[in-house]
Amino acid sequence: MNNCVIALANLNKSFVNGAGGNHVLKQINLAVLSGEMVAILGQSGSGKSTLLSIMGLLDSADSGQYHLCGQDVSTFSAYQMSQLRNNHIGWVFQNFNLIADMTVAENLAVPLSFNPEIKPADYQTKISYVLQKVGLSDKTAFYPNELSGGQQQRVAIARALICQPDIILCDEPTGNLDSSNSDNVMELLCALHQEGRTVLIITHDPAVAAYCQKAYKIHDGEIAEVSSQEFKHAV
Ligand SMILES: Nc1ncnc2c1ncn2[C@@H]1O[C@H](COP(=O)(O)OP(=O)(O)OP(=O)(O)O)[C@@H](O)[C@H]1O
Repeated sequence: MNNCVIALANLNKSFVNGAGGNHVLKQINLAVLSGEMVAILGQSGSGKSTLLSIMGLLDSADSGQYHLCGQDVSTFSAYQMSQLRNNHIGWVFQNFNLIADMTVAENLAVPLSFNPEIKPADYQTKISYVLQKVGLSDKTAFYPNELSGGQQQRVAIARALICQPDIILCDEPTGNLDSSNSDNVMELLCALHQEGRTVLIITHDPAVAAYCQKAYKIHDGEIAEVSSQEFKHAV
């Protein structure tokens, strides 16, 4: 399938911990098409973050196949993985993960500095562009602790966008926000989806899933699609 950006086939992941083995992901099959906005639901500990980490090339599966943008990642070196990650994926985390002693502009420059093709002379234009997109053009010189939680998450979304990835992976993006800031962040993610980006959101919150076109649920290590009636009515 040409427009399939994330394709997982028979993927397995286990962890060994104090209690023995834990088979967290069992024979996962999933296809995410270019431009889709997809939620992955599941209770705490069901394996959502583990799955997202594998999709975002921060972790690897024990067995099975993963094709990202048509490329079989199992054959890739660590360097090739980081290239693929930098070129295609932007991350948004629950805790924002901004660097506390850097201003907003300095935080946004960090991913740019990992890309040798982007000249430092172009940083300012790119920073201004993404800050305008998230409605925070006046916060360039602020430090994270001078911003509200919702504003910090919008900076984190700006950081995810700055290298122009086609896929945005979000790990509980509204988990630390009140309902008004959650709506604001979800509307921003919807706008990015409308522009054609693929957006994947893991959440335990049906209200977040209701913004998505499609939802899957992880239960007992297995993944299944949830009908739109089910996840939109749960709100
Ligand atoms: N590095 C690790 N070592 C051992 N066990 C782990 C590790 N990472 C995750 N696990 C286990 O895998 C299971 C799934 O964890 P994961 O963080 O993926 O769940 P989750 O659905 O994202 O949970 P939450 O909603 O609470 O964030 C849990 O039982 C967890 O203890």
